[in-house]
Amino acid sequence: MLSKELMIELIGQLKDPVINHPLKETGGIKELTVKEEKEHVSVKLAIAKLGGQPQLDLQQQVVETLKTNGAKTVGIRFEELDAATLEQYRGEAASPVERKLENVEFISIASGKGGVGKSTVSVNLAVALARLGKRVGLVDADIYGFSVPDMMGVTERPGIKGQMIVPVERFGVKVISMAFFVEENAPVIWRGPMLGKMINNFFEEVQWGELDYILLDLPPGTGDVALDVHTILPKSKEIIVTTPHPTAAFVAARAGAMALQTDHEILGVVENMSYFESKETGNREYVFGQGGGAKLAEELHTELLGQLPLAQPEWDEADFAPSIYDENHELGYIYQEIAEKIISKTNR
Ligand SMILES: Nc1ncnc2c1ncn2[C@@H]1O[C@H](COP(=O)(O)OP(=O)(O)OP(=O)(O)O)[C@@H](O)[C@H]1O
Repeated sequence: MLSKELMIELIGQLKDPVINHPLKETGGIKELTVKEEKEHVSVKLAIAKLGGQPQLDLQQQVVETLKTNGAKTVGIRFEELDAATLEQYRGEAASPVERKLENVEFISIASGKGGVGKSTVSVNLAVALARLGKRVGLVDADIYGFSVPDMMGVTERPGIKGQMIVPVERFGVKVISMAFFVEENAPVIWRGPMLGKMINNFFEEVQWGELDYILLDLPPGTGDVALDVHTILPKSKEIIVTTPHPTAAFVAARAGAMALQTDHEILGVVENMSYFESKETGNREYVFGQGGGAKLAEELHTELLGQLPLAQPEWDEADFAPSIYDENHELGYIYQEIAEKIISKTNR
């Protein structure tokens, strides 16, 4: 026998994927009807945001839950949660920065250790999203190891408008970095609270304008700055960069675990330096081993967004940007594919 009460109870425990509260609390179960003779259950759910991967994930959870509890067939309809309820949860979940930049999707790029190409991936994904017509900001949150302006060939400094800092624009991406605020290549010798304050200033005192995405190049590992970013942006999503070596993937899993523990959705894993392909023979050599990205994605219950081979960008002297791959470069294509996946996963 199909128990309607049990079904409501079980579905009620599933969380609205956007506001991260159980449907029982949000009043998300609008209807649940059981047709005993046909062993059919139909539900109408109200969720914070229609469409995209989050809705598909919830749909799958609902079907699984109902089928493991006796339903043979399941019908699901979705509608948008009413504005008042939505506002209540939105206000609660978002931090002051997120409320200020409420239409922006924040994505942090993290890695377990240095040198795996996290900054290279950050700058190229930002540029790829801009090439696809998105309005993109990039925060170089790698405060001690800032490299974004150099990688993108930024030579200007930000402007000042009233009390606000105007980010530098390069390849259609608005960029802010610690590099702009320290003497030429001077070391950053700040500690703890000042670092968090700086990250906060990157949002509070920068005139970003209307944006679809802000990407953040996090420092490697799971230190204070990475934790600060997770706190300042509780709704931000995450991409983890690793090389294919099992050890690198193992270390990267810690960065992933940090995101999950602090309730941040992981959009996926990017495997960098996956192989070297000989231009002469087309043979692939797996210089740094194989399989790390896929294994990490599996461990973090997310997808492998792409695999980037070893290759240098080809820049022309007139527009020097040492780490940006051209649109027609093999890696430029792969970055574009990853950017497309990000757009569809974030429903922008
Ligand atoms: N796919 C690639 N092919 C060739 N070189 C690459 C590739 N990806 C990154 N590199 C190079 O590897 C080096 C390290 O990359 P990058 O600075 O992006 O790493 P990172 O993980 O951000 O390091 P850190 O966190 O220490 O700043 C750079 O010299 C970069 O140009």
